[in-house]
This record gives sequence, structure tokens and C-alpha cells, in this order.
Amino acid sequence: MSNNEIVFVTGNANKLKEVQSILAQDANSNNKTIHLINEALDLEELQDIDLNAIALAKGKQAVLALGKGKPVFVEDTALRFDEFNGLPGAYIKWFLKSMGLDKIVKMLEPFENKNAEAVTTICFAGSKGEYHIFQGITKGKIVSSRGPTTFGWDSIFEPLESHGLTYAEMSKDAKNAISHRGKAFAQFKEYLYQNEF
Ligand SMILES: O=P(O)(O)OP(=O)(O)OP(=O)(O)OC[C@H]1O[C@@H](n2cnc3c(O)ncnc32)[C@H](O)[C@@H]1O
Ligand SMILES: [Mg+2]
Repeated sequence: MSNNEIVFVTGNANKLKEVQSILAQDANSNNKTIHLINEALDLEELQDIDLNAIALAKGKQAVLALGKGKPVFVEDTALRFDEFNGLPGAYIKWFLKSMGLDKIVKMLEPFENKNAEAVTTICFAGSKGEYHIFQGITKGKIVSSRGPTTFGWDSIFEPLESHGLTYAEMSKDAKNAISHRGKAFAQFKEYLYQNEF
């Protein structure tokens, strides 16, 4: 592939929008422009607690689907509750689908500890067949839903760094500046700027 093209395999339109905006942010201050191409494939996801293992397996699925030699990345995003030793973690997607936001909040009702962390783990497969993992973590707590419910669990996660707002109550730029995804992609961007891929 030429022109610094890189494929992001995700079926999640909200993720894609955030990643496009994060990658575009300081694009002009660098000589290297990254051209993002989306493949909206639904990859098989490993059932595991280990977020690196899940991301790596997802990355390998992406390479299998697209064929070797194309720079490609995936990311998997988890929501880990401290009281539950990290669960639901990567299973949050299925909790959301089956139970909905309100019941997820209620799961923590009997417990004082509402602390949680949002984690994005990126797996990048370079054209030479090597894999790299990047991870971003934002700590916060689970609260009753506040703000628009357009993106996953944004309305029930209040990051420590937001001064009392849920992700859903923040502007997109403000969320990206402190989010799990923003932090993971800041590292990934740095890698892409510094290396041939
Ligand atoms: O195709 P992929 O990239 O796998 O997209 P997905 O929607 O399946 O995403 P994940 O497997 O990473 O599952 C993460 C779940 O958490 C949700 N999610 C991911 N990032 C989020 C964020 O920043 N804020 C709120 N919810 C988020 C997302 O909608 C899913 O329900
Ligand atoms: Mg998924």
C-alpha cells in the first residue's frame, strides 16, 4: 500500500469518528499524513480477561481477513469495574446489549466502590508482519446515566479528569483529550510518525 494508507477494521461508527478526529488533530504539524481506510468487518473476538490477548487475536483476525502485507489495526475497548476485579471488561458490549445502561448501573448498587476504568487496546499489524500493542487507560466511576446515550456506556462513565461530567456530557474534543481512546491513539500516532509501516 502506498501513501501511508492504513486500514482500521471496526464496525463501530462512533469509534471510527473519534479515531478520525484524533488522527486528524495535529496532522499539519507533521510531514507524514496518515490515510485512514475503514473496513467494517465484524471480527471474531476472543473471550478472555487479558485485554492484550484479545486485541492481538483480533489483530490476527484482521490480517487473515484482509490478507498479509497491508498495515492494519483494530482496537478493543473494555470497561472494568474495580469491585468486580475488572469485569465486565471486554464483555461490556454484551452486557450493554442484553441488560442496558440502567441495569449495569444497578449491578453496582449494593457496593460502595463504583470505581471503574475505561481501557482501549490497539493492535497494529505492520506490512512486514509484526504486531504492536498500544493501550490507554482512563480512570473514573460509574454513575446514573447523564447526557446523550448515543455511544455505548458514555453516559454512565464519569472520568476523574472531567470535573464531574460524564463522557456523554463532554464535547467530542474534550472527551478525546482525556479518554482511554485518546491516550491509546496518542501513543499509536507517535509510533506511526516515527516509523515506516
Ligand atoms: O468492530 P469493533 O471495533 O469490535 O466495535 P465494537 O462495537 O464491537 O467494540 P468492542 O468490541 O471494542 O466493544 C466495546 C463496547 O463498548 C462500547 N464502547 C467502545 N468505546 C466506547 C466509548 O469510548 N464510550 C462508550 N462506549 C464505548 C462499544 O459500543 C461496545 O459496546
Ligand atoms: Mg467488537
